[in-house]
Amino acid sequence: MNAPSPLAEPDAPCLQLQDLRVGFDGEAPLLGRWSARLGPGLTLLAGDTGSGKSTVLRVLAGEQPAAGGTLALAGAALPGDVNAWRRLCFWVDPATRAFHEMGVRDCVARLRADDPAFDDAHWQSLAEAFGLAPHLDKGMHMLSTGSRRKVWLACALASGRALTLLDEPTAALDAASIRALQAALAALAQDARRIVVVASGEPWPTLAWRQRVQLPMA
Ligand SMILES: Nc1ncnc2c1ncn2[C@@H]1O[C@H](COP(=O)(O)OP(=O)(O)OP(=O)(O)O)[C@@H](O)[C@H]1O
Repeated sequence: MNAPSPLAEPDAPCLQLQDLRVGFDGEAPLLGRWSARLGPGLTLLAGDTGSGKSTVLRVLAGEQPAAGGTLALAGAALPGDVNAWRRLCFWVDPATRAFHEMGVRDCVARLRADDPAFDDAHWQSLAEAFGLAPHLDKGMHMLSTGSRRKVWLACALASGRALTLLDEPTAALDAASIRALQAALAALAQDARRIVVVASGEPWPTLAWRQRVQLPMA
């Protein structure tokens, strides 16, 4: 299924990748010389386990330097001011323990800080759909892995940042939450203000992907 191009909007963001290379020293490249313009809507980063999806997301998030090439988005660039770049991105490493010592509400406040277009009402409805209501006054360390992931997933979906990066978003989610996630992603596919890159080993056949990128891409 193909969505109409939200790139036609005058202020639509565009992530420009020029000869992007991703990999680790002494190992075969995971991504060799990728040049692309990613516009608003959904991009699927597909590939088997170990193909490099998480590593590419970390590079797009400005959390890991590329092995070569450049990235540009909304006046920011990499290599360049990495803090300016990160302000444009919503990214949470699924393996992070950074929020364990916080309460759920403090975690949400942290994730939505410096995000003026964050949609509070959307976050509330996602938190409801994800079954988070009974957990909002708990500490993050008290939540199951799936519930912890739902907290930042709801923040990611409600974010107003130009670039949202989701790593295996269905991992550890129950069936009802996966349905809510799919509905939220279907809405984002039509959002002209946001570029959403999803790394996943699943095909997601019902969503309107604007672009599918298969890894490894040498
Ligand atoms: N710090 C590192 N140093 C060297 N190699 C690494 C490092 N981190 C990851 N790798 C290797 O890079 C490759 C890609 O890993 P990555 O986690 O990006 O894959 P993935 O597609 O996200 O896998 P999965 O679907 O299992 O999460 C793997 O072979 C992994 O062992």
